This record gives sequence, C-alpha cells and structure tokens, in this order.
Amino acid sequence: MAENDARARIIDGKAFAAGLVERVTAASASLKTDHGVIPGLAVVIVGEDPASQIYVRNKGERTREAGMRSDTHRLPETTTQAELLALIADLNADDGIHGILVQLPLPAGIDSTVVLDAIDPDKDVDGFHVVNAGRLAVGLPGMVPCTPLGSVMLLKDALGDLSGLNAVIVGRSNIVGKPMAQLLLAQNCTVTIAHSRSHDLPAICREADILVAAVGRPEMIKGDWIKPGATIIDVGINRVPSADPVKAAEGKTRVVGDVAFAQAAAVAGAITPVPGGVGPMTIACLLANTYVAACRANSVTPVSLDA
Ligand SMILES: NC(=O)C1=CN([C@@H]2O[C@H](COP(=O)(O)OP(=O)(O)OC[C@H]3O[C@@H](n4cnc5c(N)ncnc54)[C@H](OP(=O)(O)O)[C@@H]3O)[C@@H](O)[C@H]2O)C=CC1
Ligand SMILES: Nc1nc(=O)c2c([nH]1)NC[C@@H]1CN(c3ccc(C(=O)N[C@@H](CCC(=O)O)C(=O)O)cc3)C=[N+]21
Repeated sequence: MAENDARARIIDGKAFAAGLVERVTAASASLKTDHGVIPGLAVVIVGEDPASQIYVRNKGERTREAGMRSDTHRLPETTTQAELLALIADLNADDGIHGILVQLPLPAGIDSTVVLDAIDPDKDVDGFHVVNAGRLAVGLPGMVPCTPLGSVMLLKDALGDLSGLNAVIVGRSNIVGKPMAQLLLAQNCTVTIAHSRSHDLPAICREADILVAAVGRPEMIKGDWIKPGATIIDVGINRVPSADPVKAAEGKTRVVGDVAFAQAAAVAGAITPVPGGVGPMTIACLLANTYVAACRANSVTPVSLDA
C-alpha cells in the first residue's frame, strides 16, 4: 500500500477539545451565577525553556477565554527548591485558587517529586501528586492526569465500549504511560505497558487494538508495527527541522508525533494527528479539572461535562 494511501479515520482532537472547552465555559459561568465562585488556576513556571514558555502562555489564554481566573508565576532559573515550596504553600492557602500546575521539567537541582507532592492533592489539577496516583490506582475519585484523561475521552468517542480490547501503551512515565494504563484498565481493556527495555516492540504493538504512543521519539512507530484497523493515539510532541530544506536551514521547525503518520494511517482504522490530536485535549482537560476542583472546594456537585 502506498505511503500516502491514508484510509484511517482522523480523530479530530482539536474539534473535540473545542466542544469540551465550551461545556466547561458554560458550567463555570453557572458556578459563578449560582454560587459566586470563579474557578482559579495558578500556573508556575521556573526558568526560560522556550517551549515551556509557549505552553504556559497558551494555558493562561485558554483559561481566561473560559471565564476563569488565571495567574502565571514566572520564577527565574536560579529559584531554589525552598522558594518554590514557599510559593506552593501560599497557593495551597489561597481560597481563590482551586488548581495549581507546576510546569515540568523543572531545572536541575529541584526535586520534582518533592515539589509535586507539596501541592494540596485537591488542587492538583495535573493529577501528578502521589495521593492522586494512588486514588486512580484503587478507583477512588481524585484528579486524573489531563493527557491520559483526554486520550480516553477520544477513544470512547471513537470506539464506544472499550471492554476486552487489547491496549498497548508504549511509555511508562508517571505523567502519561502509567495513568493511561490505569484508565484503560478501568475501561476493561487488556493492558500491556511497553518501554525501552521491552523485547521486540514491533511484535508487541502488532497485538494492539488500541496503541498509545507516549515515547518522545519522532515517528518511531512504523506502519508495519500496526494491526490493520487498530486505533492509534499519538501522544508524542517532537519538534524536528522543517520538511522544506530551505526553511530547515533557516532554523524553522515542525511538530511530529511518535508515530510515522502517513504509514500508520494506511493501516490503522483511526488515528490522532499531531498537532491537532491529543495536545488540545490536554489543555481542555486542565480546564475541566480546574472547574471540578472549584466545585469540590465549595461543596457544589459538578455538572456533567460529557458530550
Ligand atoms: N500531547 C500532550 O499533551 C503531551 C505530550 N507529551 C509528549 O509525550 C511524549 C512522552 O512524554 P513523557 O511520558 O513525559 O516522556 P518520558 O521521557 O518521561 O517517558 C518516555 C517513555 O518512553 C520510553 N521509551 C523511550 N525510548 C524508547 C524506545 N526506543 N522504545 C520503547 N520505549 C521507549 C521510556 O522508557 P524507559 O522508562 O525504559 O526509559 C519511557 O517510559 C513526549 O513526546 C512528550 O513531549 C507529554 C505530555 C503531554
Ligand atoms: N505540569 C505539567 N503539565 C503538563 O500537562 C505538561 C507539562 N507540565 N510539561 C509539558 C507537557 C507538554 N504538554 C502539552 C500540552 C499541550 C500541547 C498542545 O496543545 N499541543 C498542540 C500544539 C502543538 C504545537 O504546535 O506545538 C497540538 O498538539 O495540537 C502539547 C503539549 C503539557 N505538558
């Protein structure tokens, strides 16, 4: 089959995310009218990493567009762990702030586990606190990490009931791979988690009805690793030189996923594009988690955000 002979359905994460943001915006407006509560998100960024700066600016803009309060705390690269912990303590105590996100990665010398676990678990809209990881693992309500949450929303929208499907997740990070595995297990999938030490990764991937790529290696997963008709969720965000050599020479870049898209789309049943797939869902779920945190903090039952 020719490389450009795409037959997979393209899962439009951007459109699904826009719908979710609309529902969160309406729900937040009601929360304000009925209970006088405006959801508040604090985003903390340490250092000057350009990609992180762009993400943080986007998060702030999206949050305000949804009618929420958004505070961005920009700290210098030289910030100490103690200074960062002091800011988190202030934000934990601030009744106007319902969600706290500390942008990762943090500069060398700051222990991200210590920092993440200093956040009040009920304000942990990233769902990275050990208490929220534990709640997810045992099936208690908590804050669920945004990227896996958004990915499962797309899968349920594309496939309906996921029960009994073979799900393979490539990547075992605490922020994507592991929580993704928990969510798919909760949806009754048969879950395999693969990683850099896995033997014969292509063969493992070929067993997948649902293949989730969360590796951070541009276009690593090839078309012949994919079971015909499978559903592919490409979490990877990799910046590579522009395809146009002239533009590449000028330093222009483009974003690609962890899946070789054209090859994969010729075999898969459905696939998320990069950009426009999982990325927009991550931000939409961050807003959703902030709304839910604001409700819980004020003993209000959140309205359903389902489509
Ligand atoms: N769309 C979005 O909203 C988001 C996108 N991302 C993107 O998702 C990707 C993954 O992010 P994150 O989970 O934080 O990354 P990490 O670097 O924390 O984890 C990467 C995982 O991939 C595994 N891995 C690395 N190389 C290979 C290989 N050759 N074969 C098999 N497995 C391999 C690693 O295995 P091991 O554990 O053995 O080292 C590790 O488990 C990145 O591209 C990131 O930018 C991340 C967050 C949100
Ligand atoms: N505490 C913390 N929480 C995070 O959730 C977190 C983080 N740190 N550090 C970095 C990663 C990365 N991440 C993305 C979010 C949105 C897009 C996104 O919106 N992507 C768009 C645009 C991509 C582009 O053009 O750059 C898309 O895929 O269409 C991508 C990546 C959140 N992360």
